[in-house]
Amino acid sequence: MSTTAHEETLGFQTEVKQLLHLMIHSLYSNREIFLRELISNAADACDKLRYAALDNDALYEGDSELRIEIEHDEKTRTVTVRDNGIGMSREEVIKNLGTIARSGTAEFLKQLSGEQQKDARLIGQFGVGFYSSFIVADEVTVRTRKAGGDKAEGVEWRSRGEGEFTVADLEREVHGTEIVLHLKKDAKEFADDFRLRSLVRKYSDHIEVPVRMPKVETARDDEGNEIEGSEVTTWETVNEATALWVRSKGEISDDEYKAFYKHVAHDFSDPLTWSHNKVEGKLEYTSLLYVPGRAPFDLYERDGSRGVKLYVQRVFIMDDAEQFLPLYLRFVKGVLDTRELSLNVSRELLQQDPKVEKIKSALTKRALDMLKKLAKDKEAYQTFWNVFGSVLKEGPAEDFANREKIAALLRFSSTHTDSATQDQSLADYVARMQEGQEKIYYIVADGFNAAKSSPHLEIFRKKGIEVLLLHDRIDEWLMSHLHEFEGKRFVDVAKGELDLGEIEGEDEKKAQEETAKAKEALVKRVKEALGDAVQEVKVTHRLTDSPACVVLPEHEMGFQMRRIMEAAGQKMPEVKPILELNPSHALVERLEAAEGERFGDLALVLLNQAIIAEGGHLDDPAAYVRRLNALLTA
Ligand SMILES: Nc1ncnc2c1ncn2[C@@H]1O[C@H](COP(=O)(O)OP(=O)(O)OP(=O)(O)O)[C@@H](O)[C@H]1O
Repeated sequence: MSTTAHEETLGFQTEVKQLLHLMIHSLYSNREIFLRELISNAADACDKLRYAALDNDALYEGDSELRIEIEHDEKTRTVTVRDNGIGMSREEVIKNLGTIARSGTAEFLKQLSGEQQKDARLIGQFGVGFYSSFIVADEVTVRTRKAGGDKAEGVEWRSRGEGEFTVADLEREVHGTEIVLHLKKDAKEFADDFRLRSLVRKYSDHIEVPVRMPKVETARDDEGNEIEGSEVTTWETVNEATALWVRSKGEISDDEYKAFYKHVAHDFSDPLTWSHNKVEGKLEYTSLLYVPGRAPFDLYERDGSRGVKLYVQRVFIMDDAEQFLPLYLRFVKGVLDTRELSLNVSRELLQQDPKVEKIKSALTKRALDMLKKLAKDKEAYQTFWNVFGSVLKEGPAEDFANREKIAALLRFSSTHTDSATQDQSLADYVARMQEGQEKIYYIVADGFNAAKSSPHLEIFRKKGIEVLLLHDRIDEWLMSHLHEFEGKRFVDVAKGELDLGEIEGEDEKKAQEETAKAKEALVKRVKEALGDAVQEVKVTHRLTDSPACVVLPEHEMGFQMRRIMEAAGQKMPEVKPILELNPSHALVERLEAAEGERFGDLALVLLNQAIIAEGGHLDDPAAYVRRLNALLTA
């Protein structure tokens, strides 16, 4: 008999209310996942008890056979999921089943629109967990008691999922958690033995904890003959109940790998690829790493969850062990099981253990190899790149040792396709390099169009030399850590002297020198007219269609990075551009012919235009407009 007391009714946190509302609508066509979520939680609770009991086996309270039980009753339309795992205290129940503790939740929920399909996708990214019970149930009762506690410390939680829940004290003999779902009328299909069994197999074959369901049979006498009209109930294990990563690769099907991914990653959709490795010898570990097909909602959150599920000799130790993968691979999900660490390892101890560093570099290599393999499938890799490319771009700065490997995995937009899709590899670029071309050229701009139409590209287009068009916020940062690829140096076409090396013939170079000489007087006049606004004025052969462009010295921080730093509140030392003039442009010829104030205005207009074309902001835009209008109406 159980008695309840100390009953209180509390409101769900606003975010939970929003989630419940949206989830019930958007996941209607995917209702069966509630069972996966509940089994997943129950298995985690068993894992946690096994871990806690390593130090104190009294926590088992004499029942160390961890298990999950699922029962149903068609008449009362209920499904019960029960575990003898760690259980929860009253405070834990209120926190875990009344709030969402993950940071970024409020912002995430704002993105939901009420549009069923879109929301279903987004919610899948978020992971709905326990709350998914309300997709199929109109009332949920949770009875739980923390392992090792007193039987008087049990708790009963009840809710109809409509904004509030009730918690009460409960006398509970056994530890662990029991969740009773009172199914909605239209979800009665889930109170069916056959349906439940097939769902259990689908979702939990790979979970090590046995999932049992009652089997009712006619009783037999001592000789094995059926006794008519009598029934016995036995518990039958329905899932395979072996940890997936322990099994050998050859006997695991793709579907099993995919199902396991959904359990570890709390994701609804299939992974793009995975890599399962058992390593013996000096460093012993088994790893099963996955690349998700879409980004989790907290990919860019500082404290977003990342890392692998850590097991030591099959005993679960912790979720999100982030010490085993670098930050730029934070999208990789999976499991690491190793004998190299002790069972009582903690997050703090992990930071000091030199073996952790070794495993981290081995897993990093595995993850990069997995991506290299994935890259063979262009379409799948593009999906990966579109979602995680900008995270991988953090790699060269973070992981010096693997720079070349990461560089080979990068994809860019380029003048070869002139499309914003980043789908060109550096190897592709190198293969297309012209005879005599020694460098890999790129341009960085705030957006794809600004990069594509930059005046700096004119000479490259004319000569048919490919230029990478970089337009992600992180790109200049990336390029400041990438110096060469396959021995070819990277060159920013908007910085320093333009040197096309062997691509330019001797005649061309000679002609350029002659022009420069012929325009010396013009250059001097322009520099005098512009004064401190520029550090230098030159004639250029970069341009074919534009009259002028601005360039920075080779080792100066680029304009894009400066703007990002300034936007982040960093004060940047002022840098004056170099103005380069196209000697064969009509406007420059007109400039040459101008005198006095008109000359000064025209020179300033050319400088201002060059700054605008490069994506920069003018100090005094109104003055520019006035000056331009005066020239247009003169
Ligand atoms: N059967 C259970 N036994 C013990 N604790 C549980 C159980 N089910 C849920 N919990 C607790 O409630 C918390 C919230 O569960 P919920 O399923 O909502 O989220 P989650 O499992 O943390 O993450 P996700 O939403 O990604 O599944 C869990 O982290 C766990 O602490």
